[in-house]
Amino acid sequence: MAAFLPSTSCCSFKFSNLPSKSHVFTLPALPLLCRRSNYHRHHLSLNRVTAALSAVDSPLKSSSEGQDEKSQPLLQVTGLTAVIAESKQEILKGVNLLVNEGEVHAIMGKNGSGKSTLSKVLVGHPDYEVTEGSVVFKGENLLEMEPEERSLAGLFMSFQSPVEIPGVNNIDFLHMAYNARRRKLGQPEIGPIEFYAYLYPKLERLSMKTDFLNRNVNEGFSGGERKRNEILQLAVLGADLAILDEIDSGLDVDALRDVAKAVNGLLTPKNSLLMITHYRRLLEFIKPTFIHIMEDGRIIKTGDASIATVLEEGGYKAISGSGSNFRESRGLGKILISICSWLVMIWEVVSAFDVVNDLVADSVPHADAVFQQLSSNVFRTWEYFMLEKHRLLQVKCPRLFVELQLQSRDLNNHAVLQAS
Ligand SMILES: Nc1ncnc2c1ncn2[C@@H]1O[C@H](COP(=O)(O)OP(=O)(O)OP(=O)(O)O)[C@@H](O)[C@H]1O
Repeated sequence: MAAFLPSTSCCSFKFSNLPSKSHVFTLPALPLLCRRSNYHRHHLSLNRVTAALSAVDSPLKSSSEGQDEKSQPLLQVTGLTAVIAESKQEILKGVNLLVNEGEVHAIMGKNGSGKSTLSKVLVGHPDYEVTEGSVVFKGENLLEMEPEERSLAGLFMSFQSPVEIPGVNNIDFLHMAYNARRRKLGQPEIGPIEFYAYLYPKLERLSMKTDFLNRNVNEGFSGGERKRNEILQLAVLGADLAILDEIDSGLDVDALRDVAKAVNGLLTPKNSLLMITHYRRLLEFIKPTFIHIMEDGRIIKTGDASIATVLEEGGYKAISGSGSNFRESRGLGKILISICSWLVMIWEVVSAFDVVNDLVADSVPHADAVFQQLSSNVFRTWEYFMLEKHRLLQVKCPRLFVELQLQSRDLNNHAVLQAS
């Protein structure tokens, strides 16, 4: 849940009463408490698929299309690759993502496809090293910022499994975090009574009992209560970009509704949301502008909300299936091109001899050039034909090929003779 930092900068503080080794928490965005073991926590129709995947493979382009001209890019991830710091195993293999202001993005994908890793890399989790690519957040290089600076810049992350902070009272934690943010923004700190007045409506909106405030952060909280508490933090601290990793897991349907209502209430035309989820249920409550499908460390598809329906009904096979249909249709296209190549080739070969004779008179030095000229008249821009032509000619009509080669040699000799 809370962003931790091994730094002692002005916005970090230590909880002296923590039972375990000293933890330094980044404030005010909190949302990342590092535990090295945490990442392991958890885990149609063709028309419909095609419609859903009007989707493009280049999210950077797709996300910006059709958007309000005034909405500015908030987060721009380009070719991001990242490895596990310890083992150097590559997890992110070139992620592209553009999130504009006022947009809600959902990332879906099979277990282990790299969704949580992407979000953790974005908040600067020390378990990962960025090896390539860039991340621009609000016009600044996010990768150059410390995790704490990222949160102060307006990035919030809610973890899949929010951690406990034994010995730290929830309301104190929120209060300190909130004041740290105010300090950073050059605003005066507020006292406990004023803070409670600020906090109470948010608690109500999330249907959280006041008891939760006096309990230690997440200690003994049920899964759903932890998730609500994460959203409470988001509501208190605010964010330009909130990353919610599986906020729906462990929530009953009423809790999901409450959480979604609270999240929707926080959305403005200026801030954005990046949600990681496995289920359409959440997306029915929080409507995404775009859904991205992640696979093997990359975003492989981007589309509208209908992708979630396809996924729910057909699973990831439906998405991959559409991919293979696409590939099959490309295969069909290749066959058609081959047939056309054949026809063109026959036509060319038949006419070649006449043209060659004509061109010999003009001293064209190479038979290849003759072919080039012939073909370019018909399919000037279709380079595929150019490449295929000789290969097909050689394979399918070896005698003609040899004959033309000989002519080419004769043409060369002719040119050499002329030059001398
Ligand atoms: N710190 C780490 N050490 C070792 N392996 C890691 C680490 N972080 C991520 N991985 C591996 O990287 C892959 C991607 O993990 P990640 O948690 O990002 O997947 P995910 O898409 O969020 O999965 P899920 O849907 O199950 O939450 C997994 O195979 C995971 O085991």
